[in-house]
Amino acid sequence: MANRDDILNVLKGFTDSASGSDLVASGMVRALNVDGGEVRFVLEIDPARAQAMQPMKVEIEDKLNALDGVDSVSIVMTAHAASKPPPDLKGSRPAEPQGPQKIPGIDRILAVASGKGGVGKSTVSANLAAALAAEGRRVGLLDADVYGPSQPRMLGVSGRPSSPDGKTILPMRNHGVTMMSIGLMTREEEAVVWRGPMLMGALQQMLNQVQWGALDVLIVDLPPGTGDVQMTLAQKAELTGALVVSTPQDIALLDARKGINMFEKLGTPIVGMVENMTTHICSKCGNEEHIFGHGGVAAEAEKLGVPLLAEIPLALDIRVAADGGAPIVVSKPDSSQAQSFRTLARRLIEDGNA
Ligand SMILES: Nc1ncnc2c1ncn2[C@@H]1O[C@H](COP(=O)(O)OP(=O)(O)OP(=O)(O)O)[C@@H](O)[C@H]1O
Repeated sequence: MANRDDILNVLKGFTDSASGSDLVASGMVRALNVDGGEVRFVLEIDPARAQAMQPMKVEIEDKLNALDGVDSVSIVMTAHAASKPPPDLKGSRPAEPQGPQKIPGIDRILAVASGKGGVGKSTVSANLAAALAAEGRRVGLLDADVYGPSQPRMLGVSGRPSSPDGKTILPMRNHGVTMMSIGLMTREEEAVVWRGPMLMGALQQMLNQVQWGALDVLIVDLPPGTGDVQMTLAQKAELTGALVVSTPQDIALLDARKGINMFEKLGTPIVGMVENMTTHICSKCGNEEHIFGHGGVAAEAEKLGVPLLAEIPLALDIRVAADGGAPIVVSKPDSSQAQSFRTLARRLIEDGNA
């Protein structure tokens, strides 16, 4: 009885005049099916050669029919799959959607930005997400800080996210927050050099391929400054607005101004500013000191016509909680520091931004 290999051996005996190789090596034989005595397959050919191939087709049929146990042979000649239709230069087809898109299931997207690094943007994002969850909001947190993803550590999440269907990614969840971080896609000690297109691909994947489910708000923890990630996010996703985190220091303020200008150019509304490390509260004696000065962010916010939504103190507890994987809003919910994040969350909800 002839088997699949016998059929392929016969086909290998025929040469494709266009490529010079045999029919099997040239990839023209597709969907070969040997079912009892019935042999079926597709020959992919350039439609212009259909006529010229006819004698070869007859010869193949004869040879296969002559094999032991073959009762019938059916060869279907189809157009070559690689021959794409000519490009449509008239543009009559509807254009690919351009500009920022809404992400299905996600009601609002709030970007948390800062002009410079280390001002506490990730700390604010993590605590704000947990505070919104405590207010009963369905919250997602996308850690897009490609240069230093810190949300897995701050929210106490580890392991690699799974992808049961190979197409979508299941996010992680802790403290009532659905979370995905670029840091979970790479190894912790691995320094990743993200180049423009790769970075945009990763960001789009995190926005569109992660199964976020239904969310009231998705918080996006951005890298510091004004770069590719900020641009891509504002261009691809319809943002509710941006929250700008700054310390009271002049230099941080100057950088925050740059960030605000960029969002304005991109058409993203600034929902407000947050002053972080506004005063230092001594963990021993409770004494309050304005280490980085005071009032700078409030004055700047007024000048820019955006609200100052919160003043978060510099407190050891906030740092320890963040490093321990449970933001202070979760680990010490009654502390005054936790309350300042809860107030920020309530304000954003009241304003319709979260
Ligand atoms: N209010 C605060 N009180 C005490 N420590 C804080 C406070 N805010 C942030 N920190 C600490 O400061 C450090 C930097 O904060 P964080 O990582 O949130 O900044 P960032 O702006 O996200 O930095 P980068 O953008 O460079 O990742 C962290 O160790 C964090 O725990």
